Amino acid sequence: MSSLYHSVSQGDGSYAQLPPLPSHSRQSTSPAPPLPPRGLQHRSSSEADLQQLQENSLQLRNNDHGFREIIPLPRPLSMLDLAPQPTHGCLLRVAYQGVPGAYSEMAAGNAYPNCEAVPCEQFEAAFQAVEQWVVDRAVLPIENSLGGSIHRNYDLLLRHRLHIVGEVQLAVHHCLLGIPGVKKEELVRVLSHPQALAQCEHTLSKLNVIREAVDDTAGAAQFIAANNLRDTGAVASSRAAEIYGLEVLADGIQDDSDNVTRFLMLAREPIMPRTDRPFKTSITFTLEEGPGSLFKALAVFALRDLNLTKIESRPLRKRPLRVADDGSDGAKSVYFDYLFFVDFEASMAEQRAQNALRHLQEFATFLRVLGSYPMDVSIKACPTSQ
Ligand SMILES: O=C(O)C(=O)C[C@]1(C(=O)O)C=C[C@@H](O)C=C1
Repeated sequence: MSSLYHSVSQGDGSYAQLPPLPSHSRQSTSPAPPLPPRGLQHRSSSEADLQQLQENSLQLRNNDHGFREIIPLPRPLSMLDLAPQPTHGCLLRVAYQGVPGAYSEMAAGNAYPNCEAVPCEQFEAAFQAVEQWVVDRAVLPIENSLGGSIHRNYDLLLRHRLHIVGEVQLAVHHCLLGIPGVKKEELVRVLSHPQALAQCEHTLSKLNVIREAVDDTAGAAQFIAANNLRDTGAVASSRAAEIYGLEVLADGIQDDSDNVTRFLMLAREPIMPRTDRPFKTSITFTLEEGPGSLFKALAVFALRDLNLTKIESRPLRKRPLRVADDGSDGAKSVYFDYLFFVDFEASMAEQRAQNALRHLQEFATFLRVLGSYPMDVSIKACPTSQ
């Protein structure tokens, strides 16, 4: 909600939203128009209340030129200012990485219909935009069925304090885009996001083109259009073709028609875990080095019949290597230290999930719940050019 909005009591305990105060009442330097004498004009009760409110929160004094000057006083916070979300009017602002036409923008629209999708240059910027209240949520890719994990976002999940509040699965349908009139055989190089290039490996090998990685699929299309690059193509969505005025030279070029990217919905606050619908919980932990330590950690889930949907390991950046004595001969071994990420099918409101984590805590050297959120049991379709 804009801080210029204010609420007025309707006399029945409820409060009405009023438009911003006129700008003159917010300036301390310009002369104030004379206030109409009370009772001379017909005013509704809410207008009267508004007048009263303005008078209460403004101090009037005569300036050097004899004009009445308004000195704004801080407006008291109301319950509406403290409403947790959305923070910008009724539109939820959702950060995604890339430019309009990126798959992440479609995922944001699927996750939060009617949201205002806010493009960000890097994943890190999207995390920070939520943390700094510039936006309300972020929607970021975490894994793809063909290309695998998006490691950068695993690392950022740990570095930042956001919570996973949902997930959305999008069927990614890639097109080869070019300047209108160009044939795909004329292309010398193809630009796209590294994940998208990896998902179209076979098609691009057959085309025998140079592959160049850029920040996002739609950004590649935008770059080609802006520079009229006739020898360069982009792997991107058909929506990106529409936005940047490119032609679809080939449609559905991903190596497998089952090409699904899973996106996470991130927020400053966690959601309340529930048990009335399928939930997933994502955690991260570290373990002591030793025989069977990962086996023991995973057993806490198996013992309680908790299905694991994902396990990922990342180097522990602050302590990537550990040197240990390996016996009496003075031999030293170097161990890599890992951080594990696990997703399991259960809600933190379930006793068996709580027991599993309590059990894991007995030997994990670090444990953090990243979020407990509703499972996306559907796969959203991505628009095609047909
Ligand atoms: O570049 C885009 O359009 C994105 O939204 C990024 C991204 C990714 O990071 O995996 C998203 C979905 C596809 O898997 C390809 C690229």
